[in-house]
Amino acid sequence: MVMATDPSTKYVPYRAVPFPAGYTRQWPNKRNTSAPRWLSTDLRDGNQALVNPMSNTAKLELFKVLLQIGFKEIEVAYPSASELEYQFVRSLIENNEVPDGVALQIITPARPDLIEKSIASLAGAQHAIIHLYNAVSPVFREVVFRNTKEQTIELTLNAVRLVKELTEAETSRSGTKFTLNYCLETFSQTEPEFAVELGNRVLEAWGKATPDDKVIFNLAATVECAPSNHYADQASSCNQYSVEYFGTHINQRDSVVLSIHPHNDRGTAVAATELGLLAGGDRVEGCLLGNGERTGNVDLITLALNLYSQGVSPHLDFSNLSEIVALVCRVNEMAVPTRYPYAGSLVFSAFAGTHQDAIKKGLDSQEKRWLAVDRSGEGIKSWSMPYIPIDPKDLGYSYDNLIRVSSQSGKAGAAYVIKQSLKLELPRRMQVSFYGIVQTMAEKTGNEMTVSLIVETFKKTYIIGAKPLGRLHLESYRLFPSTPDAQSSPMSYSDDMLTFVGSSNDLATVTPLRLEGQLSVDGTVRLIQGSGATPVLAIIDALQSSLGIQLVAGEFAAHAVDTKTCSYVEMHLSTDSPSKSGVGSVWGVGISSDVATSKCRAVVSAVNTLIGSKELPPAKRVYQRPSILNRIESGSWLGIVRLRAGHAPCDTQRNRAANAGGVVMILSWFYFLLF
Ligand SMILES: CC(=O)SCCNC(=O)CCNC(=O)[C@H](O)C(C)(C)COP(=O)(O)OP(=O)(O)OC[C@H]1O[C@@H](n2cnc3c(N)ncnc32)[C@H](O)[C@@H]1OP(=O)(O)O
Ligand SMILES: CC(C)C(=O)C(=O)O
Repeated sequence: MVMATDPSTKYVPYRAVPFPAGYTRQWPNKRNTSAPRWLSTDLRDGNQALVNPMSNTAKLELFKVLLQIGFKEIEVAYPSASELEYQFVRSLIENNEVPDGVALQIITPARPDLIEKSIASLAGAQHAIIHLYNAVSPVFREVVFRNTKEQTIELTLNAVRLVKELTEAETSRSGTKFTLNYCLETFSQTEPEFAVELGNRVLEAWGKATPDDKVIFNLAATVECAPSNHYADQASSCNQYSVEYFGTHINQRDSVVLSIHPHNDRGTAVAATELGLLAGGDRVEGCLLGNGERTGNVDLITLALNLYSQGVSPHLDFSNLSEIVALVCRVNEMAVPTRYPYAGSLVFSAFAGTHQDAIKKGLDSQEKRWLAVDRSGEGIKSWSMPYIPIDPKDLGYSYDNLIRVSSQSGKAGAAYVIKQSLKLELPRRMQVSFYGIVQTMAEKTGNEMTVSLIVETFKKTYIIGAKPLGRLHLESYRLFPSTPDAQSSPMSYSDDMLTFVGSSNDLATVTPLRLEGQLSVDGTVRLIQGSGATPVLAIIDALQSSLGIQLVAGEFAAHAVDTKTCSYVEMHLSTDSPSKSGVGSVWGVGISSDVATSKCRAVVSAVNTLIGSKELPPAKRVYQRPSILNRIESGSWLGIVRLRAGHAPCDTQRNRAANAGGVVMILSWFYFLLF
């Protein structure tokens, strides 16, 4: 047994903040309604924790990105740590890398030799923040420094006095403005009264804090060792033991900035910071993606975007989050977990069926809502999306990854992918049918069904594409009115009329139609013929008699796709009676710029699936591809002859092209004979 059976024999729990009797906590009723002051310590706390600390070139690259994001306070180095660190600060100043309004922060321990070197590094800076630190909790006082409380105060004040002296000298030399940031390292484990006493003595020693030139007190949760509600209690407005105790007891509160520096040992740094801010924190120190010692500093991206998702501007710009993430990962030689808030590659992806269904519905309804706002000019385009707390587009992501399909997915997932990729809005029952196909594949492979795999499966299943994939292919067809008196007048269909013909279940009756066509069956082209009240019924009739099967049409739907129409038809063999949910029926899809053709193609697409590998009766009439002379005689190339004969049919595009070709050819011959 390695873990203790009774860990209480080894670990001492945190001590609750002893609120006075009858005290009501203030922080639970507060909200964060504005952004705090941010300090990025990526180049210091982040850097000191790396396996391979950044080169100065990498640090400069990251520094520039921090500026782009909008940080106004950046801790750039621990100048006394090495010549490299020192030189980094110098190069920023000497190469004018620091824009106006941006303060450089450097850190120094409370050791005179190191303070001197640190302040020297800042000569000539416009505005510098000296981050002076020493650990003040009992265990550090006793074990690390072997100091009493008084000695700890003395060590601190000596350091503050030295910082004051050296910075004042530098200000008179170069005009640099200095701010003191005194960090009570291990504050969260320190007796609150002692922390306040120390803070007040620092203020006294500094002696010049004003509301316009405040002293920062950095209250570090150097090690996170209690839950975030405890941190909030520490930070609450209790008059006894708290950060705000610090805030309410420290002298000159209006001349003090309370800064929070939480680490993430318990994985709750973000929560602790948010509660710490509720409880009076003004400023936050942290790193991008939570880099930093051990489990890291608090993640500034998560904090900022949490605020953003509440409608509060963080004043930090993460519009190109994936680029920022890539850069941080590169310079820090680290990876971001796929589930990491906002930045992980899967955080805006839903694999689970019910999530996908909700997101798809959410997107559809939001599109309509936003369109209404655009049209009326009233209301706001508010984000209200199941499962997705903020608009991925705000962070520079597309919606492509929103829905990812696996065996855990439902019908909406595959339907969403088809809509995004092919602009096809599958009818609900067809979604169920296609989902079954996709799920079987996903289960078989055990892998994700990628967008390209789903699209390929869709095209294969419904025989869509330039190259005929199935056993059946409708080469061409013509429709004629089949009533005796309408015989001589050509039946030409406008889209409107065909929409009427094909409406709902496509069974509305108009003038009966006769269909003649050429159907390729397993590579042999046969002539087909059928009649019916609508193009769909006519082609069904033709297929039935040619293929020797009895077909029943079910649901039908169609919609426009750019300049084309996409038709969907559900069919089954009369011998199979499908269940209510559609099991037993198949769907077909047809796309064409001609509405009737899209319907006929949809029927052929469905029948392709229905026949499977079934043996088919031989062709009654095989189509003989005519020789050139036959073609001339039959008028196939002389489409003009057919036109004159009054047989102008509703034809496939290919036949129209042949007719046009015929006309051009005849005109060419005339030209050739005359000249
Ligand atoms: C919580 C934080 O993240 S604070 C930042 C920590 N970051 C770093 O330490 C990175 C850079 N550090 C360094 O390069 C080195 O530690 C240096 C240059 C600062 C000092 O190096 P060294 O002189 O070799 O000392 P070392 O690293 O062993 O530090 C320990 C000594 O400093 C003292 N010390 C540690 N922190 C402080 C402090 N904040 N103020 C005053 N003294 C301190 C210790 O008591 C110890 O003193 P002792 O040797 O008399 O017992
Ligand atoms: C020195 C302080 C700010 C620190 O890094 C910490 O306590 O974690």
